[in-house]
Formats: sequence, C-alpha cells, structure tokens
Amino acid sequence: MAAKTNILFILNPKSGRASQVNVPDLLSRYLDASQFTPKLVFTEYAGHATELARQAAREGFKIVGAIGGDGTVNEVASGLLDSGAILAILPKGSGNGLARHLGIPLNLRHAIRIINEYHYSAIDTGTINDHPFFCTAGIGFDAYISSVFATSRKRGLQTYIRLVLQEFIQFKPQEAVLHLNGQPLTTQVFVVAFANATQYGNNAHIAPKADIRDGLLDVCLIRELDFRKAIHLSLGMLTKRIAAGSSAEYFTTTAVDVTSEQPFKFHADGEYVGEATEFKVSINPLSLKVIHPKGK
Ligand SMILES: Nc1ncnc2c1ncn2[C@@H]1O[C@H](COP(=O)(O)OP(=O)(O)OP(=O)(O)O)[C@@H](O)[C@H]1O
Repeated sequence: MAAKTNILFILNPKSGRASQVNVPDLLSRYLDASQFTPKLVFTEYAGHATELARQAAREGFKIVGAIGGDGTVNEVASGLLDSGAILAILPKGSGNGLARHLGIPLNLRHAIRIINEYHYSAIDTGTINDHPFFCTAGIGFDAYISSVFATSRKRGLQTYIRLVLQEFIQFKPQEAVLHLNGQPLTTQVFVVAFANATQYGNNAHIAPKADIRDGLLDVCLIRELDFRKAIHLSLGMLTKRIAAGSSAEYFTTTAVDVTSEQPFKFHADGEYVGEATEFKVSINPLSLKVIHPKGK
C-alpha cells in the first residue's frame, strides 16, 4: 500500500466565517483517510501562519492547507515559496479571491473533495516591495480602504462596502510615475492594481483578463474616478466586462516600478502593508504549486 500523504491544515480562527464551522468534524468526515494523514493547527496572531507553514515544509509536510480568507492564504503561501510543498485552500474568508479564481468551491465539504482528488499545478506569484502576493496587490484607494478595514472592529462584505462609500467621497488621487515596459508614465493615481488573479475577492474582477499562469502581471491604472464612473466600473467588475474606454486602463508586464513624491499606501492580497514612495512589483512565473479542480 502506498504511504499516506501528510497534510498540515492551518486555520485562522479570526477569518470570515471561521467560528461558525466545525472544521475538525468536517475533516474527519470528508477528508480521504486512506490517502492523507491530516494535522490541524490554529493561528494565534497575525503572521503566525507564515511561520507555521515554513516549519511544516521543513518538517516534510507535502501539503499545507490554508483555512481562512485571502490574508491567511497569503501568509501560508508565503511560507511555502521555494519549498516545493503544495498549497491547499479551504476558503473560509469573506472575499476568497484566490479560491474563487481557481474554481475551489466555497462549500468546505466540496473543497475537501477537491483535496481528495489531489490535482495540482503551479501558478505565478507576485511581490510588491518584497511582500509576496498571490491574487492582487495595489496602491491608492484600494490600499487606503485595506488600511481603514484593518482597524475596523467589524469585517465582512457589508462593512467593506460601507467603508468604500464613506471614504470614496474624500479620497484624492496623487501623482506618481509608473515605469512600465521601459516607458515612464507620469499620471494621477486613484488606484494602480497589480493583478496575478482576476479578482480582489467577492467576484470583484479588477483585471478580468488576468491569467495566473502566463508569467505576466495585469496592471490596472485608474487615474481618477467620479461617482458615476465608479458605479460603471463596479458593475463591470461584477460582470467581468470592464468596457474599453472606461476609467480603467490595462497594461501587461513582468515588472513595474512606481515612484512618487507623496507616499502611497499599499496592500498585498487585501492586507494593508504600509506606505512608500518607491515600489518594485514583479512576477515569479509558476513558483507555487496549488491544489485545484481539474481544468481550472
Ligand atoms: N489568531 C489570529 N488572531 C488575530 N488575527 C489573526 C490571527 N490569525 C490570522 N490573523 C489575521 O487575520 C487577518 C484576516 O484573515 P483573512 O484575510 O484570512 O480573513 P478575511 O479577512 O475574513 O478573508 P478575506 O481576506 O478573504 O476577505 C489577517 O490579517 C491575518 O494576519
């Protein structure tokens, strides 16, 4: 009989729906025990999942599962880079952008079934000023919202939408220089999104054409946005059809530098990172193995 595969599951008890589901029960009922030997650990603080994942890979766990949202996936996957260990995702966040992009079911029982099928492939990963990201990173309004969201006592989509509407009115674009494919572009910046996957989460597709295995970043520049254009853009994101000539301009590239006089806030996978006046963003082709449904 073939040896069983060890999986370490790392659960973030603070993420989205985490408290409402009995994960140990689901794993014992639905994970294929003839194929896998699972172990479940809980994070105790922000950043802990990266340490746990790195250690798991060193100890020889072949698969490390992130149970949480995009922040948890980001932390676990960051700990697995260069290790050869395979990422699994059991989505329990509020946005779940990478899971949605890869077609991983949001229903945990079905997501466990995908792990049982044990089909995986490599995806690209990105870095923004040395911070890894797997779905999207960005500077400007989206990062500003992530910084406000990080200090909000409530999470979830409703809180997020309330914050976006509240902050949109007073947010002002700033000037920056983007160095893209050898060309400097001086522009006002409302948002620059660096997309590896198509969406921010919650099916908000900021870069509908992004391909997670093409070795390229899809850069979405929004110079300024009034309320009418914002409604238009939001509808375009939700329907995966951002019209040509709309407020969003797209570029594909392997690396982009941004410089500015005034600091910009930045995020990686929706988690606020900090502020800077210089950014280096790049893509690392096919640098992370992930379990996902066949054909996705
Ligand atoms: N034990 C913990 N205590 C407090 N914070 C934690 C703990 N474990 C992880 N975190 C932090 O929780 C934050 C939110 O996690 P995550 O993004 O997975 O959930 P979410 O925000 O509900 O989902 P999504 O990003 O998909 O909307 C992350 O910033 C992570 O660092």
